[in-house]
Amino acid sequence: MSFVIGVDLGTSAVKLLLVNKKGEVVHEVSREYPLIQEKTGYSEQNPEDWVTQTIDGIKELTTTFPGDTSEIEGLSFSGQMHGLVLLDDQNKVLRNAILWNDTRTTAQCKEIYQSVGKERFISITKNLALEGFTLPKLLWVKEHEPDIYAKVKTFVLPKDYVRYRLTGQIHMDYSDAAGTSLLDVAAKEWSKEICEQLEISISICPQLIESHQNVGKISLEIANQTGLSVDTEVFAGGADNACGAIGSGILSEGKTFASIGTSGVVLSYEPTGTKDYEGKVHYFNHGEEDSYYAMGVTLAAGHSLNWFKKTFANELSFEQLLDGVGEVPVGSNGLLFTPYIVGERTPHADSQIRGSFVGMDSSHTLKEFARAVLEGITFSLNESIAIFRENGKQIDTVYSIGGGAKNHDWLQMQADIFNAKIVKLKSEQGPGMGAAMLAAYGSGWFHSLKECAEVFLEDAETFEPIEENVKAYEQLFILYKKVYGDTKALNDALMAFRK
Ligand SMILES: Nc1ncnc2c1ncn2[C@@H]1O[C@H](COP(=O)(O)OP(=O)(O)O)[C@@H](O)[C@H]1O
Ligand SMILES: O=C(CO)[C@@H](O)[C@H](O)COP(=O)(O)O
Repeated sequence: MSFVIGVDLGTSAVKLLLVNKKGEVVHEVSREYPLIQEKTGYSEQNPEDWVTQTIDGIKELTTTFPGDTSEIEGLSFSGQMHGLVLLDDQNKVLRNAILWNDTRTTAQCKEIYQSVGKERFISITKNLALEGFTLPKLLWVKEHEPDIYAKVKTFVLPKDYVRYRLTGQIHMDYSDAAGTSLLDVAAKEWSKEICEQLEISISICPQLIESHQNVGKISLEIANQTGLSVDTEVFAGGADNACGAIGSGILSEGKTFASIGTSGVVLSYEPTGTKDYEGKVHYFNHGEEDSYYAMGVTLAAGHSLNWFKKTFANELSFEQLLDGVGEVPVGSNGLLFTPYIVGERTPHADSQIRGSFVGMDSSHTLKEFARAVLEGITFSLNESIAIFRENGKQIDTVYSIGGGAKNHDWLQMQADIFNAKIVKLKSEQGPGMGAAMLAAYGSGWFHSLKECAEVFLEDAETFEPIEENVKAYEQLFILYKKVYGDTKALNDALMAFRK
């Protein structure tokens, strides 16, 4: 039997899936690493932690593997997007990586619009200049840490760095490059114009490749450390959302997923790079060659639920906390939550807005609050679905992935709020499965990713919208959307009191 490994380099942990030729996950391991948050709005990680934990995870996979490890033919990656990793001329890391959820770069986003022009910038990158993206982080280092910036030879993204350490080769795939704000997304090349306007040397941008492309074999040193065969082939991999799309079969027009991980994403396939959403949603290169996807992002989806649990019910498991939320009526007995606890992206690109509970009543218990949190996160995702529908997309089925897909009441809520059929796949590990599929396709097991999806992916359960709930949620969604505007000025004034 042949196997591949999908490495999903997430924000809180690296998850590794060992997958056989039938698409069955035969072993799964996870290794955590910390976030470094020195100030409000800062979010960094030490790239060495990613490498150590990935190697350790692979070691566990090979140690428990019953066959000959030469049967593990290849591996590929899914990576948290946008994180800036700076390398010197010896390919040594120059500082901690600045992550996607770091929001220190509001001034740099303004500088980008001033230098390039907002419309021109959107027409090249197909996206807004957002604090989370890579280019503003690069400009921040240039301005605040000029000594470090002077030593930069190359910049890469998180999974590119781990791939480099496994193979000695430096590359970046199009799907992840799209999230840097330096790629001409439709032309699939680094933008000379943006580099010139912002005085960034284009030479620091790495060589671009396709996600399924073979970059070579693992090094002898890594083979010795991990127990993998020296013949293990490595394939480039993609951005976590592109891999999530592959791993949930979003490979043709009309297919859409909703992912509830730390962040929340609604993503829909785009066959071309030419549709114009005017920057209202992100528009990136897919991990499938020459295709694209559009997506809206809720910055704190699972993160809101984590925060709520940790702060108010730390002793409970997720299952205990959510047990019984299905019995609380739609609308949580008049309690509304907005999940803006670290700012928001879609539809409000606003790093300063913060969350609210509206309508708190002395009768409300932990269950009403828990349901309100789930509903608020889902309303936020529904704002992205509404943008897609306004732009002519037909969304009647949504594939639900990520940790949030573990809870049945939440899946029913998604069906009722999105007014669409929700499909839960057998594996909710979308990005890790997508990475494994890139390795399987790259290894020549299939003629296309679509063919691979037909073999690897299987629907497990479906949830149909309940008409009565759909109607109630339509009313509640109108109220939810008002909260942003009604609390914006209050939140701006409260900024002065944040540490
Ligand atoms: N049993 C559960 N029911 C509902 N949500 C859950 C459950 N377990 C975890 N979650 C949510 O899923 C999120 C983790 O999802 P995951 O896809 O693993 O995220 P990431 O890849 O960003 O770490 C957590 O933030 C948590 O809020
Ligand atoms: O910033 C984005 C997408 O633009 C995030 O999706 C990150 O790529 C990581 O998210 P998690 O998978 O850790 O939630």
